[in-house]
Amino acid sequence: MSEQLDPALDGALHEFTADDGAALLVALDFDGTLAPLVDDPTASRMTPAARTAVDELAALTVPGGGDAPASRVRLALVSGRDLDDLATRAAPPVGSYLVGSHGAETGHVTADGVETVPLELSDSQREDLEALRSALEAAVAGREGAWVQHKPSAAVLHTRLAGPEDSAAAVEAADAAADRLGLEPMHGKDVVEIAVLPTSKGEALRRLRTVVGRDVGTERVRVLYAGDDTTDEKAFAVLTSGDLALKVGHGETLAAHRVAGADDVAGVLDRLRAALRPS
Ligand SMILES: O=P(O)(O)OC[C@H]1O[C@H](O[C@H]2O[C@H](CO)[C@@H](O)[C@H](O)[C@H]2O)[C@H](O)[C@@H](O)[C@@H]1O
Repeated sequence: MSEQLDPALDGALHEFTADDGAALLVALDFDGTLAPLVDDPTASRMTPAARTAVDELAALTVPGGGDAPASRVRLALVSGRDLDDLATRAAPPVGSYLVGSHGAETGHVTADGVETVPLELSDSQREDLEALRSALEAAVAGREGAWVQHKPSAAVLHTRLAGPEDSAAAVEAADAAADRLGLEPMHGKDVVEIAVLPTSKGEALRRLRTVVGRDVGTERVRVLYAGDDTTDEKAFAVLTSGDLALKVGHGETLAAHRVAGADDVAGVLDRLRAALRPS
């Protein structure tokens, strides 16, 4: 973990945590942000430092569990994973808000488990999903290393383990399938995700800001969002003055601040926690 934060990021965290009554929403992407990317998505885990930082930050958000200034803080995990998968892989702390399937699914972690809003598809969306699944399975047939992940409202082509030619051909076929069905492909890190419900992390974050404002009892909500992938740019795009955008890793970004990896995100969360509850 980085001991020293970049001075600009340190300054932004200082402003973000200003004791002015605004609610603070800390919204974190999962894969590539808290959990390093791996070949098998079922093997993804937060790094030990990220796990500890998330759990310690979450302890400040439990109503009645923290001191008064910290009770305005809320934590959210915002992921492309479907909600069940996210809840299983991330083991989110009680009190966390969850956004799954890039915003198509939402949930809230309570002491009794994850409360979710059921996802409903229209008949035509169900038909599109069936057609999409078949098209992507056909796209990976005979292409070593390429495979399809199925979600409640989407299908995802994975190419991390495929060679360049198989990968390019499968991506082309997936894009063509999306085009035929009038759907928008999302190109992430070695994935092409196609959803039958139009969603984005940006729209999800807008809604979450409203939910958190209502929860904390204020219209003023500042958001810290951290993410590593192209789909996280949609979330960065809805941030406004007073918010804090943190890009993880390489690549073009709208975010004003950048760290290298999950352990550095943990360092930022530690600094945030210290500012909210000085020890
Ligand atoms: O929004 P995120 O939490 O970042 O989820 C985005 C996608 O994450 C997963 O795929 C990515 O991580 C895998 C495991 O490290 C990696 O193998 C893959 O190449 C990455 O793209 C997940 O499998 C997808 O469903 C998510 O949409």
